[in-house]
Amino acid sequence: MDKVFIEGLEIEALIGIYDWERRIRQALVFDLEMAFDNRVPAASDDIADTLDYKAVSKRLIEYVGASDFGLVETLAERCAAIVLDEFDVAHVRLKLSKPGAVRGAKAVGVVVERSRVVAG
Ligand SMILES: Nc1nc2c(c(=O)[nH]1)N=C([C@H](O)[C@@H](O)CO)CN2
Repeated sequence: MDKVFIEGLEIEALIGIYDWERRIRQALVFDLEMAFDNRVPAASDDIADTLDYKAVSKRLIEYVGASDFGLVETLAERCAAIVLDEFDVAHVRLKLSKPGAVRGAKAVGVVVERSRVVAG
């Protein structure tokens, strides 16, 4: 299956389980791979036929910027659900990195892979 991807999308959010983390905003980095048949927009050359990575990015910027969770797991799950529920995406792989959260590590975080539940 083809993919549309977003790499290194940096968004500041209120996130973390420690007291000091409740008082600041921290930079998070999102990498997404979204299953999409790119043959259709390739044939039409029409943005309306694409999975518009700018539209997905804007939605995540809006959501994450206003979010307030303790765990990166919770935020990653909600973001994956937004992609599946609001865009024409059947499968998403989402990596959420929290740079600088652990001394000595470039980044820590989670990777989730979720598919849209098919009714019936
Ligand atoms: N699996 C997780 N481990 C940890 C998380 C998390 O969200 N998921 N969060 C923290 C703290 O908030 C940390 O980021 C502060 O440095 C610790 N472990």
